[in-house]
Amino acid sequence: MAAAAMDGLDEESLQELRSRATRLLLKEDWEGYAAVCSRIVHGAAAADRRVLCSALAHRADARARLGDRPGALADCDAALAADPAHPAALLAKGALLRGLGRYALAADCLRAALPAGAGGADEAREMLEQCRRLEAQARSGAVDLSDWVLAGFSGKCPDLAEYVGPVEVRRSAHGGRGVFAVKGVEAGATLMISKAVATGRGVIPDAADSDEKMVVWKDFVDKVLDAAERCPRTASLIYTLSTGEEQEDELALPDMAVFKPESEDLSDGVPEAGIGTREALDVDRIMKVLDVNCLTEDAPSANLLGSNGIVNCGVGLWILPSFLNHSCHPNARRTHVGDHAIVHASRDIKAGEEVTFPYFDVLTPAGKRREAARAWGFECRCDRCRFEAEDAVLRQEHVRSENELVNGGVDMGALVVRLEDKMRKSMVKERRKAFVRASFWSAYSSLFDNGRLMRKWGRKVPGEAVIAESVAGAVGGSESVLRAMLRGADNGNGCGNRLEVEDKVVRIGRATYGKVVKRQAMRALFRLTLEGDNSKSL
Ligand SMILES: C[S@@+](CC[C@H](N)C(=O)[O-])C[C@H]1O[C@@H](n2cnc3c(N)ncnc32)[C@H](O)[C@@H]1O
Repeated sequence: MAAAAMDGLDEESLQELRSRATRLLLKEDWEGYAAVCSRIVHGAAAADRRVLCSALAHRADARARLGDRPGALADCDAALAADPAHPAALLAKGALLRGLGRYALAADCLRAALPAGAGGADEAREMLEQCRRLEAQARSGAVDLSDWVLAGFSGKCPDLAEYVGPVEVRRSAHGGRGVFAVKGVEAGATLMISKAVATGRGVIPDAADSDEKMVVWKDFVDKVLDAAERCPRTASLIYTLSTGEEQEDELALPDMAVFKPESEDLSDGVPEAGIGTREALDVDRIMKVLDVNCLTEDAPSANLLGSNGIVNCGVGLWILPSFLNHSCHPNARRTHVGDHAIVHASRDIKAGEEVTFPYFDVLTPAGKRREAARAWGFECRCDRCRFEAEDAVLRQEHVRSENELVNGGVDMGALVVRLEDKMRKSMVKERRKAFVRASFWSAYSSLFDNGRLMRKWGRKVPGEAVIAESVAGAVGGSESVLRAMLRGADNGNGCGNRLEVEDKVVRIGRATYGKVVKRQAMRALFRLTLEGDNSKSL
C-alpha cells in the first residue's frame, strides 16, 4: 500500500474513475472494470476505508466473473479485514462461496449482509434461500426438476449442487479404475452430480468432421485450460484422470474426499507462484486426458433435459463421472441439466458392484458395439461382450442376424421370430435372452412399429411390453425402451394386471430419467418420450 498512498486520488479523479467504471460495468467489460477498480484500490487514501472496501468488493465481483475465484476471494477478505460488516463485500463473498459449493459458509456471509445492507438485502435473502436448498441437495442428492419440466423447460435451468453419493473409486476388471457402489441402490437413485470443468456447445450441421465441430472443440479446450490455469484444484483434479498411456495398475486410486467441494483450500486466496499461468500447466497431458475422458451430451446414452438453446452438439469434461467405465450391460445413465451431469442408477445396483454407463448406443449387435468401442480406443471387456464372444449356442444365429441387419432388405418379423424360436428351443436363460433382444432391438422395434408385420408375425412373438421389460433388464432405462413399454402397456400385453403394468412403466421411467421429478412431471416426460421429442429429451 506504500505505492498506493503515493498515488492518492483527489475527489475529482475518483469521480472520473467511478464514471468510467460504471460505463465498463454497463458494457460488461470485466477486465476493464477490474482494472479501474484496481486504480481506485491503489489510489484510495488509507483513511478512506469506505472507498477502499467498495472498490475491493467491486473488483471481487469482476474477478469472479472472469473466473479468477482465488483473486476474488482475496479481495473480499481484504475488504472484510478493513470493515467486517461491509455489505457489498459480504454479498460478493457469499456469492463466491455459493459458486464454490460452500453453502454453509456462504449462508454465514449472507446472513451477516442482511441487517447491514439495505441495498442488497433482497439479493442476499434470495441467495440465502438458494444456499439452504443447495446445501440440503448436496447432502442428500435429492433433485426435483418437476417445476422446470412442467413449465416445458422454459427459463433458466435449475441450479444444482454437486453431490457424491454412495460410491468409491476402486480397481476394475473393465480396465484401470472404476466407480463402485458402497451400498445397494435402487434404480432411479442419484449416484453423483458433477459440474463440468467446461463444456463446448454449438449448432453443427450433420457432417461428422465439419470445421464447425473443430471450432466447438477448440473453444472447449481453451475453456478447460483456462479453468485449470485459474484454479489449482481444477488442475490437480484433471491430473487424476487417465491419459490412456499409463499401465492400468499404475493409475492411482484417488481419495473420494478430493471430489467434494470442501477439498478446496480457501485459506490462501492468492495463488502460489507459478500457478495461474499457462506455462505452469502440462498442456500435453491435459489434451490426452480430454481425448480419453470427454463425454458428449448428444450421445444416445445421455439424456439432455431442456433444450439448452438451439444446440445440437455438446461436449464436456466432468471429473468424477470420468472414472466410470463403459459397459454394454450398464447399470447407470446420465442426464445433463445445464453444466451439471447427474448420474443415476438405471437398474438396481448391489453393494460392491461396479457402476457403469454406456459410452455409446448399446442397443446394437456385438459387431457394431465393437466398432464404437474401438473408436473410443478400447476393446470392451464387459460381461455382455464376453457372453456374446463365448456363446456357442447362439453364435451362428448372432452372426446371421447381424449380417441381415447390416445388409438390410430382410423381413424383421421373420428375423425376430427365428431368434425367439432358437432361444426357446435352446432353453436360453432370461438374462441371456435379454442380451440378445437388446442386440437386435432395432429388429424388434421395426416389427412393433409396423402394423402389417405385426398382423403377420405378432402372434408368434412376446408382446412389446414383455420385450421392453426384458431389454430394460439388460441395458437399464432408455428412451426407446421406455417408449416401447408405454406403447405396449396400452395394448393387451401379457405383462400383468393394470396396476402391475403401471408400476413397471414408472420403474422404467425412473430408470431412464432418474428420480428427478414427481409423478405428474414424470407423465409430462412420458408424453415427450411417446412423441419422441428429441429437442427436449435425449
Ligand atoms: C473415461 S475412462 C474410465 C476410467 C478409467 N478406467 C480410469 O482408470 O481412469 C475411459 C477408459 O477406461 C477404459 N475402459 C472403460 N470401459 C471399458 C470397458 N468396458 N472395457 C475395457 N476398457 C474400458 C478404457 O481404457 C477407456 O479409454
